[in-house]
Amino acid sequence: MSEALRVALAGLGTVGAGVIKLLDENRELIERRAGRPIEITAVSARDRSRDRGVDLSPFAWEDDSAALAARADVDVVAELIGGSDGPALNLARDTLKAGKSFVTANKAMIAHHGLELAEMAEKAKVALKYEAAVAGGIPVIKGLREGAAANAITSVYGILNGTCNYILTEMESAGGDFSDVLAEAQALGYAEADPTFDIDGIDAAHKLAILASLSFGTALDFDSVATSGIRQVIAADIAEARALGFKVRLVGMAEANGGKLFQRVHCCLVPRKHPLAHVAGSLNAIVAQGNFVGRLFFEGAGAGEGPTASAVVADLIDVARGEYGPAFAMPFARLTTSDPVNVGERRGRAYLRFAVHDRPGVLAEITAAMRDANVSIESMIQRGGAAPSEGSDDVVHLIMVTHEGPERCVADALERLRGSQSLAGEPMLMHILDL
Ligand SMILES: NC(=O)C1=CN([C@@H]2O[C@H](COP(=O)(O)OP(=O)(O)OC[C@H]3O[C@@H](n4cnc5c(N)ncnc54)[C@H](O)[C@@H]3O)[C@@H](O)[C@H]2O)C=CC1
Ligand SMILES: N[C@@H](CC=O)C(=O)O
Ligand code: NA
Repeated sequence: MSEALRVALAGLGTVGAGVIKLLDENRELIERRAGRPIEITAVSARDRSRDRGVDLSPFAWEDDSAALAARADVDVVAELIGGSDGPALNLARDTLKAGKSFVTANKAMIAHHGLELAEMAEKAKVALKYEAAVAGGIPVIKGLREGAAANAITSVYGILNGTCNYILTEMESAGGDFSDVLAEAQALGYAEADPTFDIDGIDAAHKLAILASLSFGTALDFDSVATSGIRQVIAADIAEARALGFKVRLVGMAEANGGKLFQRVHCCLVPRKHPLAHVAGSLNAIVAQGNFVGRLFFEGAGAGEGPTASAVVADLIDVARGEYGPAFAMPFARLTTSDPVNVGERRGRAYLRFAVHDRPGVLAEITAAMRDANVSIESMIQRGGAAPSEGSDDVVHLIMVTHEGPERCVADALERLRGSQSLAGEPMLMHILDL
């Protein structure tokens, strides 16, 4: 029998415990597929005594995860701690410096430090793998880096955060309260240690920056992702979207055009017939447009113990087979840089919700701002009885859908209304997905 691939696991939470269970349950199958056994030899986590539903007794224990990289009985480290810096990053650097392969589920770290780590891995001729970091169990990293490698990819977009999608679809179907549904997503193991990363769109932005780099062969550029989340979505938006023939989804979208890069994570209205509208619960889905293959659609579980462990172990199987290709779309030195696109010139339709005081002249003021900013309104509805949180009981909602036009015009209209006494709250803007 060939020698086993000896794995150290750093982090034994949702994902780490899942990896132990999967390697145990599918042991024989994995050995046949990898061509040799994959064995965990050492583990590290914050609390040794916690019951995780797995037996840790066969493994050496390290209180300090930093010790894993140097162990003689470790060939590859799987980092399942999380956090863009700190112990996870130190462990990545130490592992690659030690000439060992590194597998991670950590999108925050890859989005911020992926290039440095990819260069280190290339120099050391070892693997840097992160399939679990984007869209959990969906093999989208492999799909884009390998399966679609022959194509020029012009756009990549999708639902990249399971927690947000779970919250939005629960609000849609059961009408649950935001914080209760978030607590459910946390209990199911979907949310990040700090769930603001999920609900403010940052986690999706980490994943989008990685997908954009892989798709376009550009250097990672997390800082230029325009990011917002789902905090401002209220039940009324979901109901209005439904009435208009849409679903509300948090969509990450990247496009490359003429050396310019567009990256945005934003709540969108997705037409009911679009495949993304049917992606429910913690599922994720990614659409990529290639110049020869056409439209690719990847869908599956984006979060949770089993699906994420599936992706981590797939990476370990690759390492066991000696598949050490470049971490991104191409060797590190070949990645290009590109400037962010001028978003204002993008064209599209928008959904706007204004909470306004139901008084004479209010409608005129809002439509005048639209006119002055050159925004053409396709449809408009006034609904009484806005949420009590929006102030006095004279507050109503004005819902508008604009005709297609440059995004800068809608931004200009909202700027003109900033501070208006007619408004009872911040306006809500969602772009309408037209891809
Ligand atoms: N939960 C999910 O559905 C998914 C998680 N991920 C990523 O996987 C990683 C792990 O996520 P979860 O398992 O959900 O987190 P978790 O919070 O359940 O587990 C984190 C583990 O790391 C350990 N840890 C913390 N600091 C440590 C240190 N200094 N040294 C050693 N261990 C330490 C904790 O004790 C815990 O066992 C994160 O990067 C996350 O973004 C990726 C895809 C899906
Ligand atoms: N918190 C993330 C976990 C997977 O990446 C999510 O909700 O998608
Ligand atoms: Na994945």
